[in-house]
Amino acid sequence: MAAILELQDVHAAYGRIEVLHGVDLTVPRGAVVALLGPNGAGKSTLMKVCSGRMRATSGHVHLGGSHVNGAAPDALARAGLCMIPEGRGVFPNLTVAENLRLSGLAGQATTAQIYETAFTRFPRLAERYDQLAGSMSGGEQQMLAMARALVTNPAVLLVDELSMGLAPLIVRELYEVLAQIAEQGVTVVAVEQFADMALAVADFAAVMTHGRVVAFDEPGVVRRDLAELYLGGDLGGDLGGDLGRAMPV
Ligand SMILES: Nc1ncnc2c1ncn2[C@@H]1O[C@H](COP(=O)(O)OP(=O)(O)OP(=O)(O)O)[C@@H](O)[C@H]1O
Repeated sequence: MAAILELQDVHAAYGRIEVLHGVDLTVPRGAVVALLGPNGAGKSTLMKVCSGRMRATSGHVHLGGSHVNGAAPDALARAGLCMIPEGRGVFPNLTVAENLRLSGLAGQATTAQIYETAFTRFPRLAERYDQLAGSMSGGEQQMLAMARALVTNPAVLLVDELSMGLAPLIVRELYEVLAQIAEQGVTVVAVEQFADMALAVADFAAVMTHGRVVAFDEPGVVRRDLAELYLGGDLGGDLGGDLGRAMPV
């Protein structure tokens, strides 16, 4: 499978403190990749670098074979990469309809096309067309964030902590939608604390610790490796409660 997103020796820092220490990651076109790892491993930072919200201090980011280091988020969105940030990225004081109209590439689609894309996938949003986004439930807001991403017709969708603050049942529902989106050919990279939710829909799992990707394999293999490492105590402290609990130890 050809790579659609490729990172080579990517370093990134907040001020003088480097938090990505040479990330290598190859995301095959059409795959769903779960990006796992303990708190502070650098997963969100990596998502920010991939989506142009943060600049790598060195290394290479390629999207569809083009070098995209330093490209702005809107340029990357036009090139087919869209990110749903941690904490959803909806405008709470705007209605559902307004949020959709303001989505990344809205200028390229008619309002009718935008609504059709969003409401076909998420009928619940159609019922709440005029409701302020901030007054919806957490799950509905996450649906709106996903819908906003979808109307940009992305080739690559980056999702940071889909499960943030949501009940497991709703998270499962959202991952099912993500799996359907992936079935239509969208490449997905999902950062997730609840490893088992993401692994259930993933083709591959990447594990980050201490600012590097330390494992990349099929979910079953990564699950076993993580469990062994966890039992062995090597990564135990690092894995954190959620990932540790999610692993079959
Ligand atoms: N805005 C920031 N300024 C300074 N340091 C930051 C900032 N954001 C993150 N960091 C630090 O960078 C490191 C990596 O953080 P990051 O959020 O990328 O990790 P993560 O793997 O996504 O963690 P989590 O699972 O807890 O969200 C951490 O040590 C964190 O404290």
